[in-house]
Amino acid sequence: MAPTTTYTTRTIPRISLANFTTRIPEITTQLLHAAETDGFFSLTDTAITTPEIDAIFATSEAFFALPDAIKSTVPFTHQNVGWEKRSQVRPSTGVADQKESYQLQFGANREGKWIAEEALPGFQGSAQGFMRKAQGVSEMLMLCFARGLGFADDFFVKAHDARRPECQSVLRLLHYFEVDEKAGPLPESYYRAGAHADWDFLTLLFQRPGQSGLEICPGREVVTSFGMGDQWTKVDFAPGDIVCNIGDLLMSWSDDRFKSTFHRVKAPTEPDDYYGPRYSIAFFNQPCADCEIQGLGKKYPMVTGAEFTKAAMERNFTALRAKKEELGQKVANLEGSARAVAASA
Ligand SMILES: O=C(O)CCC(=O)C(=O)O
Ligand SMILES: [Fe+2]
Repeated sequence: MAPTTTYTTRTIPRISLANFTTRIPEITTQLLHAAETDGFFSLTDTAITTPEIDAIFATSEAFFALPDAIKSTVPFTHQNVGWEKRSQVRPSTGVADQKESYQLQFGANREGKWIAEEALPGFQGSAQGFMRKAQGVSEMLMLCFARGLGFADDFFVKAHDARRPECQSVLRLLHYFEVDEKAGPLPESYYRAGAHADWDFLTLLFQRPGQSGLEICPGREVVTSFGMGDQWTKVDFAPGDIVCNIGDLLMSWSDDRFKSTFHRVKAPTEPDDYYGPRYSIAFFNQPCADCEIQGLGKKYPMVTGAEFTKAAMERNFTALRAKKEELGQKVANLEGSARAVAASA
């Protein structure tokens, strides 16, 4: 049985991007409010249509349906590209998430990491087309957050420039395994994705209607600590909406004004839960390796994008080591699993 969770209802703001260019001040106010409170919001009326979302999910399902021997021709590497299966261990659980994922990038890191055209015709073209669309929506939000924080309008867009080889943003296709409802209770440690915060700037999360499981736990005060609240909320969204969350990078860049909130994908344990195979897609806006990160209040020292990511990984690794020790598990060889991550600890 999973440990008892205390739930509370929170309203996750729903923000329309319709007529964006004429509504920037209004949208900025709504985004700032969402970022300062629970750090999660959903977007509607975006430039990504429901048929386009359906199409990328069909592409993702086709990829995951390939035999492991084919998927392992594009294995995960520490540049955060490639395919992994049951290898991401979260510090919150100390055991691997029950999922597989395939990470793709725009920049130089992606070389050699596309599944062969013969194995899955059209995959690369369709994934890259979707990545450009996700980048476009992200750039609208970046403009608003830059304005809201007092930076030049293009400040964050330049720091996440998808045309540069230094770009580290990631599209992550996710597949959580089906759970047999009749097989009896799952081990307490079973999570589809253990509780974590993302360490990118902003995550766009594409969800499938009916495939529930995503939950959030607001209450984090400072980006340098893993401290969180203890009341969870199930995330609800309308079909076609994009669920978004602030990552540690934007929390840091805002001198902790905006909140990077803990979230997880719970294992199905109750009759109303979704037991079938669960698919989701995350677009992580990661900083270019050479961009310089510091809030206008200078709460934290200036670091480059590469240094920020390295520090986040090290914090993750230290927390994971502590968790493994607490569980009495071997701590050797942790580094590999700790780093089998995209932008989330
Ligand atoms: O699958 C989901 O809904 C959430 C995924 C997530 O939080 C992550 O990969 O960082
Ligand atoms: Fe996440």
